[in-house]
Amino acid sequence: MPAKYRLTYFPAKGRGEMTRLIFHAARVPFVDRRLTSEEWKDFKPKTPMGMLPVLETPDGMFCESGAIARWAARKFGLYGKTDSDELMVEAIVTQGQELREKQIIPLMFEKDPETKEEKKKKALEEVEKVLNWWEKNVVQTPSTEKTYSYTVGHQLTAGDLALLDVSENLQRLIQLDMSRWPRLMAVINTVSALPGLKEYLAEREKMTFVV
Ligand SMILES: N[C@@H](CCC(=O)N[C@@H](CS)C(=O)NCC(=O)O)C(=O)O
Repeated sequence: MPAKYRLTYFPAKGRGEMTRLIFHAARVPFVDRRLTSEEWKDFKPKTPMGMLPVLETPDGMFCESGAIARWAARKFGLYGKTDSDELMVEAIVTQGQELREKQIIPLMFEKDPETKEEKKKKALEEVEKVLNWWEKNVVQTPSTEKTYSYTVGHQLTAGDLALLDVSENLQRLIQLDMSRWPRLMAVINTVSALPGLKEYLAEREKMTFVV
């Protein structure tokens, strides 16, 4: 049966990876379409806002990376079990998106070495604030094995995937040493080994990627 969903983005993680991780973690089939700049020229006028990512569903084509990721996570049951789980997951997803928009993406595209260094410093301050909060206040639910498995509740949520996505970018971009946040590292390790994600992450190693 052909997949019901098609996600179109560039051969990059950027604003598309969170949704990719959600589909893989939920084990929902989708077409992961990655356009070259030539292909993008043709496709751009067909998109709602002339930007990627877009998600095509049986109901049409939809834009805005945050909306797409949140919709998919809710639809596939990755927002926890209770109201407080849902609010905590939403907080993590929002903070992850803000780090991406305000720190990671501007830093990625900064060409001037001096400005880049300044942006790195600022990014590090913002990142530390968020990761310290996640480490202390979000990850407080050791599983029965007494390891920190998930950020919220005792099951996989979009919060864990936001952590995985953002931490990978930060390690690459500002060489952030994630071992400073051992509980978050434990979550990353648990999540990276889950069926669906494990295979995707191994496959992704072979792909050419920008952050
Ligand atoms: N707010 C939008 C921003 C989308 C956006 O800026 N997309 C960039 C790639 S990350 C893009 O499509 N650039 C190509 C272009 O504008 O032609 C979202 O989060 O989806």
